Amino acid sequence: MKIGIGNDHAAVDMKNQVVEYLEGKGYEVVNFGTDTYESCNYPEYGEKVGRAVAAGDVDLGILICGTGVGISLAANKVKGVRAVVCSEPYSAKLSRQHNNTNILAFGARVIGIELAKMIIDEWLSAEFEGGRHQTRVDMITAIENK
Ligand SMILES: O=C[C@H](O)[C@H](O)[C@H](O)COP(=O)(O)O
Repeated sequence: MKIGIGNDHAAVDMKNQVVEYLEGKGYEVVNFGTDTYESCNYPEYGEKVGRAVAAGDVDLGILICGTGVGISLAANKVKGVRAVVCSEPYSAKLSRQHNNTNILAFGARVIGIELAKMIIDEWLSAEFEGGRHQTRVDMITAIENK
């Protein structure tokens, strides 16, 4: 599985730790984020990963900024993206099972790396359950297409 990762200046260190963690688990990781601490603008990286996910260039995306909020908002503007910002594993898991999220976001200034790993594990191992949830996801897609 190929995972696109994006981040701003607030999340360089956490991005590097997450990349190492994912590669250690055998995932292919494509880095769309900044690698310097120089102040930059998170919408650029949210859009890059969002477009890569929507185009199928990567299977899933992970986005990290200070809070995970801004970068997920930007990604969610790309048609086909369902990005969730999570600070705990339960919502991450359910966001896959019920909402079929294709991008996970969290904040480097909010959670530590061990909690981030737990959130990532739950998110990546959960599967979309379809059924009534498909109906609701289809309704979200219909809003995009209005
Ligand atoms: O949602 C936005 C992110 O948390 C950004 O990482 C944050 O706003 C950057 O803040 P600053 O420019 O003060 O480092």
